[in-house]
Amino acid sequence: MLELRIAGRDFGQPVLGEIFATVERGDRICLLGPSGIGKTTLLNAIAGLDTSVPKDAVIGRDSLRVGYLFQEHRLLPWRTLDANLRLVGASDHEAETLLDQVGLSGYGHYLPDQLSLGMARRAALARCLAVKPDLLLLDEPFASLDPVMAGELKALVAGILDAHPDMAMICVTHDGGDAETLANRLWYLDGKPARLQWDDSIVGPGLVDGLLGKLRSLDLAGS
Ligand SMILES: Nc1ncnc2c1ncn2[C@@H]1O[C@H](COP(=O)(O)OP(=O)(O)OP(=O)(O)O)[C@@H](O)[C@H]1O
Repeated sequence: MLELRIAGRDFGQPVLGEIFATVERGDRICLLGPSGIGKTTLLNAIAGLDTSVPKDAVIGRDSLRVGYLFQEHRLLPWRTLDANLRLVGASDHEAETLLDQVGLSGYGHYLPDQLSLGMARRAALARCLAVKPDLLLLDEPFASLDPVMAGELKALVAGILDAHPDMAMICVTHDGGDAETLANRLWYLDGKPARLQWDDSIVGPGLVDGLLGKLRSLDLAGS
């Protein structure tokens, strides 16, 4: 579905080294790595937002619909949630259904700044879903939320993935627990410049043990 042949990316100094990987339909990848190593840079390159990365470095993206949940909601603050969703092609009915799906039924007439952080992130997730994505990119979707809200959002994302088995996901996280809940594949980015140190598909009964064992060895397993 997607093939990465990224030669590198630097911002005055090298950040990403060569990144070679493929992403298949149904892949649920958690992308882990130390703070500041280049995870968001990699996600931006995959999404095609980084114009310094040549288009042919990400083969297949042009034929995919990509939903990107940024760290900030990036909804248009002067438009209601309904209008934000309509802007990316949702009909009135679809906007209502999407808001319902993310637990924001009845909030369509709200402006983004009238929402809590967790609600705004749900609204941004609804916007991602409005494009009917083949590939969902999530950049630390549960960061800065209280544990209850983070848990609810994680369950919501897990439910969305269950309902769309062909959708692929790449989720940046610092928490091995997210990988345990959401991932069937793990990318670990590290080094200077950063490369994928692991690209492991862990399926079947070994999933949790294999994944968490590796994460524990890096002290990333979360609580
Ligand atoms: N637009 C930019 N201009 C200059 N430097 C940048 C830019 N974007 C990212 N960087 C640098 O690239 C490096 C990687 O940043 P990036 O945000 O990708 O890391 P990250 O792994 O996502 O970090 P975190 O886990 O803290 O969110 C950092 O040193 C950052 O300062």
